[in-house]
Amino acid sequence: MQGIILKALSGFYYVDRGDGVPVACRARGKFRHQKLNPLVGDRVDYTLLADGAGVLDGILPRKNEFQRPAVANIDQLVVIASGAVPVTDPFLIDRVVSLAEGRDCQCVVCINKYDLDTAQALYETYQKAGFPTLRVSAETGVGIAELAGRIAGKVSAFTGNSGVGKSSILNALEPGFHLQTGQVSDKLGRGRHTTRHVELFRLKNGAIVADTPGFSSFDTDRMELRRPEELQYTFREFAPYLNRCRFTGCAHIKEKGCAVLQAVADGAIAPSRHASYVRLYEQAKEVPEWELK
Ligand SMILES: Nc1nc2c(ncn2[C@@H]2O[C@H](COP(=O)(O)OP(=O)(O)OP(=O)(O)O)[C@@H](O)[C@H]2O)c(=O)[nH]1
Ligand SMILES: [Zn+2]
Repeated sequence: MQGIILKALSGFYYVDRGDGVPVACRARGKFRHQKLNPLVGDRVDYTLLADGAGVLDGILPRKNEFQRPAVANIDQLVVIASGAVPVTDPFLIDRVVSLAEGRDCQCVVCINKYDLDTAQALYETYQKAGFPTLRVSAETGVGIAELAGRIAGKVSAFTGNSGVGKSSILNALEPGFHLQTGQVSDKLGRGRHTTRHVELFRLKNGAIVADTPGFSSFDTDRMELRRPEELQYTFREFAPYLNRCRFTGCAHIKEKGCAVLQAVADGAIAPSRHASYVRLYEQAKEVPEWELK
């Protein structure tokens, strides 16, 4: 039989059968021997035993996989951001979006807490860069129907810095969902880490969504990095300029005659997006070749 792993916890994999009652499966020994690590989102073959327990037999080929959050086969990454406390650093958005680009995974930028702050600058940056960009409020319900339309029939992972309202949005999408949410704690404006593991949920409109633990800049520092020379292709709005630089192999950092830098000067590329590119480039340069994806 086949199903999707919804949750992995304490050595059990909870496999969805489409009926709302997941089967708790253990992995066969060969998984350990072959160093196969089943991920939430994996499509798996499993056998149902007489006592109702299940055993994972194999993992079907993955369309994509991510380390943080640890999920596979994601159609869409929904990056939740906020212009209100805790305010999202655009670098965090660019960091996860850059990982997803070119991996058969759409990115949607969803700015929450619209009731508190319209986040106009953030909205324009991602709109202009070419991402589907939404503004919502889990509190008032504004924009939630539009988001529901965006995720219908797809597997989406909700990600974003801690306290932006990922769990609140899921609760707003599906009243009665009752995911635990946390008060944004202390003056630092960090959210409390209420979501501790990755789990996929099947919503009534057929959407499958993953709530994932909120991350901090500490976590993003430990995320995988793309190769420096590949990074330019993971910033989608750079594309029209990449072949127009004076020098072949231009890194678009501070080279003379760089078409990307010219586009930043002309206002066609947002300075914050280019700054994120430079920061990632410098980071990737520091990492040994074998650690890069
Ligand atoms: N005013 C307002 N408050 C919101 C909104 N969305 C969430 N909040 C509040 O923000 C706080 C954090 O919300 P959560 O849903 O727990 O945030 P999270 O992103 O899931 O947090 P982690 O699990 O730590 O990653 C809670 O106090 C929510 O009530 C919103 O649209 N407007
Ligand atoms: Zn250049």
